Amino acid sequence: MSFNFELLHQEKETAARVGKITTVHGEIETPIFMPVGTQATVKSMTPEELWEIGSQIILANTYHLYLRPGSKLIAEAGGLHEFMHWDGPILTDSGGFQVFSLSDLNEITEEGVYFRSHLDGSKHFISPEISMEIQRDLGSDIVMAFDECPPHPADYDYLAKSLEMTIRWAERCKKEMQDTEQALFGIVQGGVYRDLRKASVEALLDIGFPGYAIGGLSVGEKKEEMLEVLDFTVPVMPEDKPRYLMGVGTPEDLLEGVKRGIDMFDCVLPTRIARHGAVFTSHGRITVRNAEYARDFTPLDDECDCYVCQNYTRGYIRHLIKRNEILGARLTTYHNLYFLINLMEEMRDAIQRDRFMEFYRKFYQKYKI
Ligand SMILES: CNc1nc2c(CCNC[C@]34C[C@H]5C[C@H](C[C@H](C5)C3)C4)c3nc(N)[nH]c(=O)c3cc2[nH]1
Ligand SMILES: [Zn+2]
Repeated sequence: MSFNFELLHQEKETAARVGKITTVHGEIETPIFMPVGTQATVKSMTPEELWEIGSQIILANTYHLYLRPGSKLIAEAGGLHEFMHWDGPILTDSGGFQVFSLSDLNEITEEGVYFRSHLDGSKHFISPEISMEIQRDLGSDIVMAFDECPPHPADYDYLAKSLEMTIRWAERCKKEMQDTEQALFGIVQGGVYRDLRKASVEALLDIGFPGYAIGGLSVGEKKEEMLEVLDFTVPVMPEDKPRYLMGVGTPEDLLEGVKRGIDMFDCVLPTRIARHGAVFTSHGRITVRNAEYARDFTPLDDECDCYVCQNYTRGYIRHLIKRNEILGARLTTYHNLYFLINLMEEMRDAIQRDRFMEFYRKFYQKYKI
């Protein structure tokens, strides 16, 4: 197995740590934020620009690519790396979350999930085996097990039954991926219940995976609930394997997650809010499309050294966004991704120097959300 995780430094005061993941397509320093590309592209960014801003790994998606253009077509193109001209590591989600969140679901059975395509209403079926076949076609370096991400809120009994099925599905996934170089991550479920989360971790450890994701969060629960689940779930997860918190998050979520020992994050927010003219800055999030920025000829963020902040002003970017100019979304996306990737770099540096809490306090003093 050419996949490896090396724990490089455990921070003294907190659970924050720095590590290195090795994959077939290159190395990843953790903690890491992974830009998201739903349809085989991180919207409006070229791979060269993604490298430029420091992206080390990107996320793609089984559900969307399975529906269009189809994973067999991508396999014919030589896999996702060839198809989208990205030669760094790629992580693909298993499609379960999207089926539950995008399509008007027909039914979940032990075998798998029947659903209607959100594109044209056609009927489909996806199972652990089919999800693994699609992810093998795509050729991603890290593959997520096919799981059920239960709705929030959900009652205890439903969550208990769901996580047991997700464990049986994880075993079926592992069987399918035995003879591949692709690293299969198990996904911890269990809602907001300490005992269910612990049971889920232990059952996944019995099967054995090179990395573990925490699923079932960032689905509408309160922020405090998410953080409490991390407080009691991360400590029962292995130290020597990467921990991936799925679907998270905002700058403040990244700080809270890293502080609790999370290594990997993904979120559509930075690219999605960028297209609507909202950007992250060192002093908090601003909506640059608002009238107040029309005559503001300063950079998006006066503390940011990215290409956009060196060359363009808020007034110009507001104009582009208001006129729905393509360059507008490109510039806000470029900056938002740079902001989060740079934030992770600064956290890695603070962890190495055992100064994470100093960094954490300074960040919150300035970042008025
Ligand atoms: C937002 N909150 C949240 N997300 C979650 C995801 C998807 C992670 N992002 C991958 C994804 C999802 C969409 C949008 C983009 C591209 C592609 C399709 C893959 C990121 C999740 N994925 C799985 N398999 N299981 C979860 O429990 C889960 C929980 C989440 N909670
Ligand atoms: Zn910038």
